[in-house]
Amino acid sequence: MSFIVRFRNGAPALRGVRSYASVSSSNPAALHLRTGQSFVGKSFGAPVSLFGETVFSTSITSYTESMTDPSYRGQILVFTTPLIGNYGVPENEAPFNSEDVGVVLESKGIQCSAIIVQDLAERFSHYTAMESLDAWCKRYNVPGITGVDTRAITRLLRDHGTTLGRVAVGPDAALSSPADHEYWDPTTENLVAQVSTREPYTLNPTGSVNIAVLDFGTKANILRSLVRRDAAVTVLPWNYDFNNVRDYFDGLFLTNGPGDPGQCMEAAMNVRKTMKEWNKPVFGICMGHQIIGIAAGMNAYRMRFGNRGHNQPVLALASSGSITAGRVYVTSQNHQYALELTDPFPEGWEPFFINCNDSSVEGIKSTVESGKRIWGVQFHPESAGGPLDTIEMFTDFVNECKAVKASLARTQSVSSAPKFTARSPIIATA
Ligand SMILES: NC(=O)CC[C@H](N)C(=O)O
Repeated sequence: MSFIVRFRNGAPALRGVRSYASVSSSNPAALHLRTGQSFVGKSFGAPVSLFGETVFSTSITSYTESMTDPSYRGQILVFTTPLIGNYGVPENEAPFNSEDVGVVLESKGIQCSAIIVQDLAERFSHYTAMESLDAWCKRYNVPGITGVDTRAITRLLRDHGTTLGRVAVGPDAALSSPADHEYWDPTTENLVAQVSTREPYTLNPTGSVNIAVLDFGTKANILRSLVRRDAAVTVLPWNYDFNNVRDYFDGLFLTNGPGDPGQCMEAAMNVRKTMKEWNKPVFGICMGHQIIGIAAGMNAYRMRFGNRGHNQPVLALASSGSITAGRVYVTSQNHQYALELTDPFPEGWEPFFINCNDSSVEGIKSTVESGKRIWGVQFHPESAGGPLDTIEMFTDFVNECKAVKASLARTQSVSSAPKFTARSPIIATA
C-alpha cells in the first residue's frame, strides 16, 4: 500500500507511507554466549556468522540511530524492546551543506556487528521509510536474529556482565557453541582507528568560532549540534596532535567512540599537553570524556554491563551554563567503561554528574580555581536517539569559545594573529 503524504505547506513528501511484509526467512540462527548459553531463533538480514561483544540496549526507539552509532562497532546489539523494525529505515543521504553533515542517521552505514530482537516487524510504516530493517541489514551484510527471548538474554548479561558472543546462521546454527578460546574480543583491537576520519575536513568554514573535533568515531549529531550553533568545525583524526595547530582554534571537542579507551593512550597524552598549556574551552562526550579523565590522571574501568539506553537519570553536582546543581537530567547513553570516582578527585577537577542508578561518574569539570574551561560527560547531550534534556551544553560550549575568542581579540593584535583558512593548513600538516 502506498499513498502520497503532503507536508503542511502542500508539498508532497518525498516518499509515501509504505507498509508491507519484509521477511520470509525460515533460516535458523543461534546466539551463543561465552558464558555457555545458546538461544535459537530465525535469521534475518545477511546470512553471516560472526563473533562480537554481546550488549543490550533499553532504548524503546531509534534503532536506526543506535545501529549507525560508531560506538557500537564490534558489538552484537540486543534490543530489550520486543518489537523492532516497525517504522523501517529512512534514506540516509543528506546534501552536504553548511546546515548538515551529509547523513540523516549517525554515520553512513550500520556499525554494530549484528542485532538480536524478540520480534522483527515484518510490516513497517513511516513516511520517511525507504526500506525494511531486514533489507537494510542485508545491504550492509549485517546478520540479525529474531524470535529469541531477549528478556532472558538481557538478564544473563545483567547478571554475568557483558560477554562475548557468536551469531551462527544457517548450517552453522546447528553447530555447538564455540570453545572458550575461540571467542573474538573486539576490545583487544583499536576500534577507534577503524572508524575515525582518515583525513581532516572542515564543515561550515565560515562559522563564527573555529572548533577542532578529535574524531574517535563521532556520531553525526555531535557535528550537527556544533554546526547549528554556527561553529566552523574541523574534524581531525583521533591521533592527530592538536597541539601543532591549536593556535588556530577557539575550542577543542572530543567525540564518542568504540572500544576500550585504554587503546587511545596516544590521544590522551596529546590531550594532557593541550590541557596543561592551553586555556581555551575543551568539551568531551563519552569516549572523549574518558580521554579527558585519563589525561587528567583518572582511571577508566570496565563496568559490568555498561549503560545503553535513552532513559539514564544523572544528577548534576555542580552548576555550569545551562546545568543546575541538584537537578536530575534524563540522558541517552551507550558505554561500557567509566571513570573511577575517587576521594579526593585529582587537583583542579570536580565531579560534574553522577548516575542515579549505579552512582558511576557521569561527568567531570575543571574547578573554577584551576582557571581552565574543561568539561566531560559520559552521556550523550546530542541524543539521537533519546531525550534532549542536556542539549544546551553545546550552546554553553560554543558560547564559551565565543567569549574566549572575544576576550583574546581585545588583548591581542588581531592583525598579527595567524590567518587560518579552514581546510588547507590542516591537511598540509596531516
Ligand atoms: N559511546 C562511547 O563513546 C563509548 C565509549 C567507550 N567505547 C565505552 O564503551 O565506554
